[in-house]
Amino acid sequence: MLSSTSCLLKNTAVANIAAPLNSKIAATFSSALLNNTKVSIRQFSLTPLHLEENKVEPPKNESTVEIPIKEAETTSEPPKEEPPKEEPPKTQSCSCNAKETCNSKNCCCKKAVLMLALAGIAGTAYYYYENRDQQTFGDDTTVVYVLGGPGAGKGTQCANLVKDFGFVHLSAGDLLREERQRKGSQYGELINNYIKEGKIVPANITIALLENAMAKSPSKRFLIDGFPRKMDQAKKFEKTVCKGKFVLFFDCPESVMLERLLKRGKTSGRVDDNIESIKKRFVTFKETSYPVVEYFEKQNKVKRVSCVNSPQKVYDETKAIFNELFKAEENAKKNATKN
Ligand SMILES: Nc1ncnc2c1ncn2[C@@H]1O[C@H](COP(=O)(O)OP(=O)(O)O)[C@@H](O)[C@H]1O
Ligand SMILES: O=c1ccn([C@@H]2O[C@H](COP(=O)(O)OP(=O)(O)O)[C@@H](O)[C@H]2O)c(=O)[nH]1
Repeated sequence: MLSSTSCLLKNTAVANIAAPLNSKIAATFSSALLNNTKVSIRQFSLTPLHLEENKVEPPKNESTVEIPIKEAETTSEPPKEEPPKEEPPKTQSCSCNAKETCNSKNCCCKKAVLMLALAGIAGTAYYYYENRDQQTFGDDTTVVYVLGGPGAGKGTQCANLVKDFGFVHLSAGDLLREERQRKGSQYGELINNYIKEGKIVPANITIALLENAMAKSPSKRFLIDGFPRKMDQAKKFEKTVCKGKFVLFFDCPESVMLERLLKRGKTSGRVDDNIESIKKRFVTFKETSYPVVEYFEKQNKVKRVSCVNSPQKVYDETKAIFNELFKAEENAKKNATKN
């Protein structure tokens, strides 16, 4: 049997330890965050191998990194009956103050010191994660952010791009809705409230969902639709997950978006495709999300496409941008291999 000391970390810390390692570890830890599970580290060492070997357990009430203290060897055989040993007198070999209740084998002082050490290690890992400058996905991964107001037509155009350019489409809104529906999700209610109110779900949750989906995908090309919609998301994702290549921004007047959303609302079943939520979403878009577009515009990373025309016309323009960019990329690769 193992007796365990649980080193409780905040949910965010659990996911956050993942990224400096590799995408598989990122998947393990972001799943742990979302599943609210314990990640057991049987032999405590923060190496990818050890982390990978440990299976994620079913949801529990708290997100913990459980660091067991090994007291005896674990075997698959049932414990053998041993003749009862005579306990040494409690006061004989323990140097701590609680001589009446403590013996040397299970000394409360030793346990306290060990717990402190483990908490220190976990805290240090969290600190280094928070302050790291390394992304989980490197230059071989292409991320295109697809932004635009609610109902501008982001999802519609992404579907076309997937067919023609072999991108994997990750809609942040869809991932959040899936997570909201997932049985046992600790974030279901929170996500639902944010979506209904047209507010932006806390960055850690959305980033964990995206990072998890990227890590699980064999693709190296991602259209990230409807994200980042807030500056904290943009900065954190760029710093810790992957740098975006550019932003495809679908420009659409509010009146057109309103008409499209009300029409979509007749069949979408979405809790936010109603006039009250739509008004709130427009405010969030103007005040919170558009500054993200301006931020990337300052870095010359925004490609703007007007979205008022028919879906086909909008796609013609979008396709031309992708053809240009990815043709240039192909040529650059060819030149690099020649030299
Ligand atoms: N160019 C367009 N013209 C008219 N309707 C459109 C156009 N693009 C998308 N739509 C419709 O508008 C609604 C919103 O489009 P969608 O792609 O879901 O937007 P978003 O992903 O930006 O919220 C959908 O019902 C879609 O069919
Ligand atoms: O990074 C994101 C993306 C979406 N959302 C939430 O999901 C809702 C729906 O977003 P989606 O992109 O699916 O739809 P859109 O508003 O673009 O039609 C938003 O209003 C937000 O409440 C969020 O919180 N963070």
